[in-house]
Amino acid sequence: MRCLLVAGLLFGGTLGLIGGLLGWGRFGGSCSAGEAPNTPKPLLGIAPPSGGGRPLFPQHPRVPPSPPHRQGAAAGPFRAEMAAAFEHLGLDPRLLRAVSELGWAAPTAIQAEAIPAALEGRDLLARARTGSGKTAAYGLPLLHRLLRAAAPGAAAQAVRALVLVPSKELGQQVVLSLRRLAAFCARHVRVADICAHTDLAAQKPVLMERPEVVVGTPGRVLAHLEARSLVLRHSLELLVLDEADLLLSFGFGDDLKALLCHLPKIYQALLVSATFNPDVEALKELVLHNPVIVQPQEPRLPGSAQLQQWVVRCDTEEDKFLLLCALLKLALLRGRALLFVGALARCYRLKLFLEQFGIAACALNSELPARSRCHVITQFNRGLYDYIVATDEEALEAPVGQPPQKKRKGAADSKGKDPEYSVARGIDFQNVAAVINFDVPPTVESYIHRVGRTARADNPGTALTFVLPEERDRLAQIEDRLAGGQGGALSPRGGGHRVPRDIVGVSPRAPGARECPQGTSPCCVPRERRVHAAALQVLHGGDRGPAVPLPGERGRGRGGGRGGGGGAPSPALTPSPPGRHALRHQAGGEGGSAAGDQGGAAQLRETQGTPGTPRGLWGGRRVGTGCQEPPPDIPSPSPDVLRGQPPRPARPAPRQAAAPRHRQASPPQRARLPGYVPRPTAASGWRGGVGTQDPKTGRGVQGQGVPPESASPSDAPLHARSATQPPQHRQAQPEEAQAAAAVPRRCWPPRRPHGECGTVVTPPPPPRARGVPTCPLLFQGLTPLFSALTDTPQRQPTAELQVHPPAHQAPCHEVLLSPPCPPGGCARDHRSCLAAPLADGVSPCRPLRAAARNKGAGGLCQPCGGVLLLPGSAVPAGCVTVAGAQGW
Ligand SMILES: Nc1ncnc2c1ncn2[C@@H]1O[C@H](COP(=O)(O)OP(=O)(O)OP(=O)(O)O)[C@@H](O)[C@H]1O
Repeated sequence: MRCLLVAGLLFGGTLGLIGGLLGWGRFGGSCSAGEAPNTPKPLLGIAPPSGGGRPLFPQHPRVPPSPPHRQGAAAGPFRAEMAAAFEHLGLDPRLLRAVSELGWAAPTAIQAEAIPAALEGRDLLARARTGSGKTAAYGLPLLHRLLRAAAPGAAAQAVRALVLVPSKELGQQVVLSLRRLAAFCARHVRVADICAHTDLAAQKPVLMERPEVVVGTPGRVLAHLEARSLVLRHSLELLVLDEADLLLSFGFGDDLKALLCHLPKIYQALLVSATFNPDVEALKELVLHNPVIVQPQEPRLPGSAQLQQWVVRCDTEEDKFLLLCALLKLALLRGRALLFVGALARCYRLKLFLEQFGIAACALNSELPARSRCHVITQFNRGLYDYIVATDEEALEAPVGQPPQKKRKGAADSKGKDPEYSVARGIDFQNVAAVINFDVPPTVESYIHRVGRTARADNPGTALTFVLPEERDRLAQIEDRLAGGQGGALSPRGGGHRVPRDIVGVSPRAPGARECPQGTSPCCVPRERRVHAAALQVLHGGDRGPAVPLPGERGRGRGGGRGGGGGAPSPALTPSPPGRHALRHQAGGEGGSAAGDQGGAAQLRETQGTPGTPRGLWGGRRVGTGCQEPPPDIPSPSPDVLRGQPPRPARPAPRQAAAPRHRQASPPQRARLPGYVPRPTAASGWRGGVGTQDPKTGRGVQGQGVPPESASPSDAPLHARSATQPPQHRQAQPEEAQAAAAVPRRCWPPRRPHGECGTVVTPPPPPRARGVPTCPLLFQGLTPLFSALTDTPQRQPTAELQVHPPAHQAPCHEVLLSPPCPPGGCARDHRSCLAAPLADGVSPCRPLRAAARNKGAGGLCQPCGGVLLLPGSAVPAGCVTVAGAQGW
């Protein structure tokens, strides 16, 4: 027996020696320049099966040999049963403690299957849907392995695990995740991030400390290996390839090949991805040896209980913009959202559009420097922004049905784009309530990865896809592939996955759209044209000033006013100012502007009907009541209610025909007067920051940001002046007066008789502006969507939405209301804010204070963000009007 043992040892040793001399695979093959490592070579002279050509990616034979190939289907239920809790996975107690600190009750499906397999030391190919916890699926066994070996007597400090990621953002996130998991063993396992932006020399000290784990992109890791600031040949135990399919499509193939030359012969490799494609197959051949394939039987996207998917058909490009604006302004989409667009230019366009309506968003795209991108992600995750407008990474931009184009490293640099950019892939944006595909994604993978930014782990989420007629084919292909093109496991039947088929539309030809009888509905015409003009202003730019910030916002930026430049296009409206300009803009360089006033004047000019102005925006699409009178039971927050007092009997309203104190030129007329100096608007009084115009130089002066409480009477905005002065009537032009006499005006609150409704004469439209052929019902088809989003029972929305241009005066029948209350009530909703007592003067609700001071002119509700306007007060730019908002 002993002889046999000795003989065996001798034979093995000889084989090893021979293997070493001949350079056979695991027996000591070395990687000379130009030769790929670990080229599969025959043991004892057996010829390689191929025809002699080296594979593009050489295989990597390693020991110990893996047990039989195991598909998730077979292993899944067993594993899941065994690992009902993390405690059953056999992880280090320090890791379990970290997991429990993170609040993770149980492993996800991929974790339950992958962790035990990885702990056994096997190579692993893991695929699971987005947001399913893949980072911990490889991170926990990685840390466990390092901790086990870090016991007393273990090898000297060295880099023992390498995690390769395709992008810098993802690298930063992986480092963060690993550090969180290693929170209770940070002294034993240090994680270094070498993805980032600094030059090699700056990272050398980090690597000289020999952290146990290094996270980097293949290009950066290779650079360090070649510079000998990182040595892995003798110490590496574990190699992880995260978002594996992207590693090759990002052009890292050559880097990976070269990098493998610097690795030892034996190490464990884990390859992780949410989607599999030929690139993953190539990588599998390259780095995995007889791997266990873990692929939990679950749909590619969370089920409909967790993820609501909606497709909204839009007829025009403008519909997309305006629908989005309404969704966000009315908080129909609650929480934070990622907005994906198809092109870089659209990224800025949408961001600037939203800013015009007071919705702060930041842009994220491959043109931004890596540092800025990481910063944006960090800021978003800290809650500083609610909306990110992002583009896909380039590799995903190939149309459906065509293989994604590979990025060539360096090639994109010349265009200022970073080839290592990925937002839709792998980034764990925190608490994303919704993903909006503003443009239909190019591929099904892109759809999955975009939508995968929400409904992560066990959180709920919503995905909205806006689709134009010309995008429907592409969407249909995506739906087909989601529905089952990828095998039964992904089909709706297989995993309860519902493809996005809840299709609603904003089409004016939606069922229920009604003809607006010509000339019989004075309410429609001015409104439609106003909103139409507002949309045109923002979407197409032109003779307008930059955005006026919303109530509650301080003056944004240090840029000073841009007054006097009313005729110049605002940079904020420039359709596509990417790069540094946009960065500056994002950084807050907007000045207050007097031009906004002039923009408002121009606005009003346009609203009064420019012949030939194209129609087709959402103006005039009305909800519920269409062109009818508003319902009689609209709640009417009277000034008394605002003050928290019981309502008083209604006073007789000022008579229509009462002479105005001074004749006042209409805004368009004023704008044409020589030496006209626009006054700060009501909006400026509310939140400051709106510029005025220097009468001498004609140049803009930065807004002072005076809150309404502190504004002096002379500087008081329109709504404030109404507190101390009788209302100023704008004298109607002759033709307007004629039209006004002919048409009964509608009032708000509606219970008041017509013609007695407050202080502002709403000019009826000039005759030529009438005659809008159709008055479709806005959002008619969106009832189910709204109901689902607001978690209210389905009902016909009874609100009419408008997004207002700057410096627009509220007609008497309009009122701005707050966003809807979350389900189950909200302590800080607008209505309860209105009802809060004013006694101590510290009411959280500004409208109460403002209303009290201004005798009911209205104001902003700070806690809930709602805005209330009473008849005659000025509408801040970008506010959404909800007239007849029953129950909202
Ligand atoms: N067992 C768990 N229980 C609860 N939450 C978890 C669990 N594991 C991970 N998470 C959380 O789920 C989120 C998504 O995790 P992770 O980023 O690892 O997903 P992913 O599968 O890598 O997604 P992607 O494919 O987009 O990269 C993270 O916020 C993470 O904290």
